Amino acid sequence: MAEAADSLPPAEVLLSKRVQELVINQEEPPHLYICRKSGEATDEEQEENVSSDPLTQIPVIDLSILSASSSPSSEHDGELQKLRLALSSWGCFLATGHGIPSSFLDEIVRVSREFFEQPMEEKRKLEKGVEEFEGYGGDPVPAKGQPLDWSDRLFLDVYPEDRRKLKFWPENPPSFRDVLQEYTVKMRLMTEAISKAMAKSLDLQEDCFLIQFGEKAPLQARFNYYSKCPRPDLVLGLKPHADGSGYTIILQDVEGLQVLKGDKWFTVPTISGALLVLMADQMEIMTNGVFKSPVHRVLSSSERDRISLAVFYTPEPNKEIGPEEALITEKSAKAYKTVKDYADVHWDYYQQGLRAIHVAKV
Ligand SMILES: O=C(O)CCC(=O)C(=O)O
Ligand SMILES: [Fe+2]
Repeated sequence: MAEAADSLPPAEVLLSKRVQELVINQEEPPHLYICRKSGEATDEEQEENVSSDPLTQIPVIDLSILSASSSPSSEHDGELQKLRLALSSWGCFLATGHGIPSSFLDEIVRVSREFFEQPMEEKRKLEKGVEEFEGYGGDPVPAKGQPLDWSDRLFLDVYPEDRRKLKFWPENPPSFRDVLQEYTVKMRLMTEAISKAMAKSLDLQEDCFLIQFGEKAPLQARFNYYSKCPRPDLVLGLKPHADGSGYTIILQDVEGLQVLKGDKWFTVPTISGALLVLMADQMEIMTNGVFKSPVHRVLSSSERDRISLAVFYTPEPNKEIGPEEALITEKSAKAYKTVKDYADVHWDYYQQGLRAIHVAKV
């Protein structure tokens, strides 16, 4: 105990300075942020793990084809098949045709940027406690030996409305709250369409995932700001992890996010108007492992800063979820148990730099 206390400053000290402040003060990344060996990044690039071959690109799915009853059935079935393949091999896809105008996506990036560009005193008004999730700051301090992420965050519960803590909702820029409210409504519609399309792609009852998630399945919005970093070779914006939600919808302004497939990292491209839909552990459980929850990470960059908004869609608290019965067959035995509040268990492992999915395996 004494040893841990000696080697790691208390959480209050660790989290007292935001990454943005380190950058403004032109400080080198303190050792607690360092998680890569010098040369590792260059080695990966030399191995061409970051592929630019068009055949190895993250699939793009047009959701409008899946939701329109007027699409010719061959086109509709083809897109469903593409969706199933995308989620069983990559665990993610870039969604177009989701009905959210690009101009609105640009608007939410703009207000997010304006929020993070405010002076530190303004943001500190929304500061979270060191062991809390909601509000402005960094994640609660990870387990000893785990690196800190080169990013600052604003984390907000956005749905259902009775979970909102408005004291953490920015009043500046003045349109922030309205824009977030509108985005939440759009995310609700999008999760409904995606959950139905995923069920159809597996020949399941259209509503089966929506029923597992529950009517009041929470949506949480995490605004991430990745400051420019003087040592991108040593420091990651966000360490490798898989999400503990059901699935996550990500908006980014510039590249930086990478998804692991096999043993290679693939950069998620920025396609105007597209949103990344990323499976998380609870969809892997509900599909009995047919859909994969991919490990992903964010690189830091010395050239530019980056904004992303991740919306986590998670089954209702206290609700049991498990593999869809129809996916348990003679050929594919039940591989996952029924779980409840999985995101909490996931968090304990995440803090130690570990995956949690094994706890749900049969
Ligand atoms: O910044 C990103 O693109 C990804 C963020 C992410 O993976 C997360 O917040 O869990
Ligand atoms: Fe993530």
